[in-house]
Amino acid sequence: MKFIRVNTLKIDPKTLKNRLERKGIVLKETFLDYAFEVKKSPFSIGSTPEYLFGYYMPQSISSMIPPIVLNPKEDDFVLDMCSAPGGKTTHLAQIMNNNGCIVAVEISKTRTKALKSNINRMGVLNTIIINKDMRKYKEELLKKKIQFDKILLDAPCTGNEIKDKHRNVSKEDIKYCSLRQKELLNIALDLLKKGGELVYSTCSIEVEENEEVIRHILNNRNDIELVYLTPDKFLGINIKKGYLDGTLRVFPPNEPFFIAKLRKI
Ligand SMILES: C[S@@+](CC[C@H](N)C(=O)[O-])C[C@H]1O[C@@H](n2cnc3c(N)ncnc32)[C@H](O)[C@@H]1O
Repeated sequence: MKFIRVNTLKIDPKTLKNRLERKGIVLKETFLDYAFEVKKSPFSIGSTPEYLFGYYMPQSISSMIPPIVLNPKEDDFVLDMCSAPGGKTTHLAQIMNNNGCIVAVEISKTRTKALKSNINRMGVLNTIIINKDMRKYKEELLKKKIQFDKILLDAPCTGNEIKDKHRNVSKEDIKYCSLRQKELLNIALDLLKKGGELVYSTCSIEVEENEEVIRHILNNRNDIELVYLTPDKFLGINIKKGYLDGTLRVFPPNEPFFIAKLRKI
């Protein structure tokens, strides 16, 4: 299944739909008025002038859910902790109507280039790109007493290894990722303002990288509560309650995803 997210910072969904349909691309509506399923395309969806103009982003419908659930406001100060190549950063900027401020952090230099290119292509103006390891950058932020209203932690996971490196994952990989995810989530929560909200997401199917990470945080910190999510508004998506009440899981044929929301109290 292929989807596109229309970049409403540059074009309205109806105009883009008409333009693409005139080229023989068949699009189907989704629960989101600015996202379409690509039912048929005579050529690669990433090779049109409209793509180069930054009118849309090809991405799974599942990957659009974390920014929607985070729901940043136009005056929010937002941290996107693991941001490249920027599918969710550019979506957050779109929801914020290019207002407020997003700090987009990415550890990999090569992936930061892709992030920069997507941000430029899509006309995002409210984002500061930081090519650093969040585990070190945290110290700088805390020293300056900088905290955020909203944080997205779209964590590195074994799902990325399957997709990017086409390899099977071992028990050790899952354990390694789970430890890293707990570390990153604790960092994120330290950087969240009181009353601030955080969305944790992965494209892994493993409980150790999803529900267990959230359970670990809830058992070990007394300044965090779970914000209950329900699957009902994501019509047409194979989305269900996660194995921890209040969390969400997307299942095939959609791209598998786990989404949880936390609040600092
Ligand atoms: C799941 S991908 C993020 C996808 C991105 N959110 C998007 O929607 O396009 C996870 C990213 O986290 C980055 N990463 C891993 N560890 C990190 C760290 N300690 N600090 C910052 N970025 C990190 C990886 O290089 C990778 O690009």
